[in-house]
Amino acid sequence: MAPSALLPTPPSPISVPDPVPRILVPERLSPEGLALLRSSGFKVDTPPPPPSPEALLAQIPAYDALIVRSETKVTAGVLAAAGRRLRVVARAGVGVDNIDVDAATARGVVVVNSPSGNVVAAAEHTIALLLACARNVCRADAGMKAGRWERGRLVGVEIARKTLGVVGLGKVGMKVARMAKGLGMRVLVFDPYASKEVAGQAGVELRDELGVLLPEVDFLTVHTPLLVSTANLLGEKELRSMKKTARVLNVERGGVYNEEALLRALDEGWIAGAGLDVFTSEPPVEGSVAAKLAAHPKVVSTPHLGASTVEAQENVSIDVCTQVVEILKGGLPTAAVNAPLILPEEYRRLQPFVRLVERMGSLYTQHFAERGGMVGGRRFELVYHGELAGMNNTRPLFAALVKGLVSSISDLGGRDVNIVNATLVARERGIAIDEKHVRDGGTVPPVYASAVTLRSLAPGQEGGEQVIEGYVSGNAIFISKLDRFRANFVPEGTLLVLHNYDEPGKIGNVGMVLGKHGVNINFMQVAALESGTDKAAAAAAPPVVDRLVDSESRAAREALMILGVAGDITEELLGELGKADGILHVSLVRL
Ligand SMILES: NC(=O)C1=CN([C@@H]2O[C@H](COP(=O)(O)OP(=O)(O)OC[C@H]3O[C@@H](n4cnc5c(N)ncnc54)[C@H](O)[C@@H]3O)[C@@H](O)[C@H]2O)C=CC1
Ligand SMILES: O=C(O)C(=O)COP(=O)(O)O
Repeated sequence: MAPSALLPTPPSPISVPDPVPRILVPERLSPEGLALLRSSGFKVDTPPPPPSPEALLAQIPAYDALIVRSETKVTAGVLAAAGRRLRVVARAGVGVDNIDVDAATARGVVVVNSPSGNVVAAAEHTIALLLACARNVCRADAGMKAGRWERGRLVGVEIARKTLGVVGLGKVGMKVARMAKGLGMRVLVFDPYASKEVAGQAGVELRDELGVLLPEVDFLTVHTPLLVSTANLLGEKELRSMKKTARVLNVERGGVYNEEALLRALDEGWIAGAGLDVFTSEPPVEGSVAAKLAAHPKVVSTPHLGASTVEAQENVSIDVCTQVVEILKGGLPTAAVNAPLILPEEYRRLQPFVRLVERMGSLYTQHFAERGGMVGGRRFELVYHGELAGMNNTRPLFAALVKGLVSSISDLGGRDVNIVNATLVARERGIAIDEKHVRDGGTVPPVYASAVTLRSLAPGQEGGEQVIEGYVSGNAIFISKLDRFRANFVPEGTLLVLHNYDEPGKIGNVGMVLGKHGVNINFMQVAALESGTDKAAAAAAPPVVDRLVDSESRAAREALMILGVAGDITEELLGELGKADGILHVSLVRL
């Protein structure tokens, strides 16, 4: 099993993996990023834009990474067609509304973007449209080119001392607000999530309701993401409430202004003009409302140029390509849209524990599952002891446990489990995991600097607690307790775990059966009942045995025999071992 549960992992061994990761870039991307990808040894394919949905569906299974801008629609269908190979979808820009992020999350595909690479470009373009609208720049230019000198018809308005309404005081909205202040405008803001302090420092006035802001403004600009909650944010009612002299701007996404309402607002004079960079269909479909808006005499329109500057394209290209390289090499993204942020230092420190916890989960499923410990619908406690307890971001360990618990038994529909989809996978299977941080070492012997306990509390099962403990020493991982038995073995390879009475002759018998079946023993360990586990506790232990405990004295001398084996472990062999005298249970564990 692949050790890393932290990030999307390479394809399963059943597919024949291409040794060199391949990256598909179906849109124009600045060469700086492409050079970075190639110099890292990756194959990069750049089919000529515009991207075609059919071609994308056909091509995507052959790629480890997909880098897009706003023209490629990364739908659930594309992600399903990708199969297990695709590990990252990168958006060379901010808005991820063209990517089905939920579908990517369910498949464990990490989505990254460039949150600030084009902020200046988008803000400057907004100001460009603001001034172009105010001073009829585009109509004047078109007139000049047609040989007309139309000074009288093209008298504009000033923006200084006018009021600008900003909807969405995020990165772009804030930049626009500051630029507008610099141009002498008063700025009113509507953003239910904005902080009053930040707004105050920027010298802008927050309004609690959009409806209160709209009648006050001479210009309006929107800078929210396109979400279900922001689609059609400005419809007929809102546009009618504005001044007839007001002009509206959209360098965000088509659909935030209801396009039908906006067209009527311009045709019927509810407002004076618009500057539009984005449309619900791009390029606008012939005859559509979007096309009518783009061609409208009161509209200054541009073909989604907000991020199209040399500088912004260089920024976003380097930003996302750096992350793609990092992810394909097993590192961390700096701007994942659908995965928790983990600092490289935390990531490095957690690595051995990720391996340990994944193996503990897998050991749990294979050792306990057939003994009434079905994984689905179970509640687990993952307890971190010692130094590990001090780490705040244990998300990778949670993901590692989910992966370990389900990977050996579940059909994950061609998905892998990683930090992107672990919560979802756990929820789908009814697995509940409580993470606990015990700084004083708790019940684990304090000889380990850091240790982990996995405990399962079977619902409604008296004394039905199943326990695995493990620790890390250097970079090596060990299991220190399995069930009620103290152990010390490396959870690796093929293991036979035999629950038996600790009596003379057991080892010899087991050795003989294995020898008869041509199975080699790589290592062997006898794990005794943990000291303090008395007869009463042994008797109260879960009904794990498949035959009756024949005497109290025998019960007090139970042990686990853990064998690392090599060879073909057949059902026949397991059956023979199970029938051997004094053997209570046998489990086969492949880690
Ligand atoms: N035309 C272009 O080429 C470009 C367009 N964009 C668009 O601009 C959008 C914003 O980008 P950033 O400022 O970087 O995002 P951001 O995430 O920094 O800011 C978004 C802001 O919107 C606010 N918000 C969310 N829902 C709201 C609501 N219902 N009403 C009012 N405010 C709300 C949030 O609180 C946040 O402050 C992107 O999502 C993208 O669609 C960005 C760059 C270039
Ligand atoms: O970054 C964004 O959200 C943008 O809208 C930029 O789009 P683009 O990369 O120029 O197609």
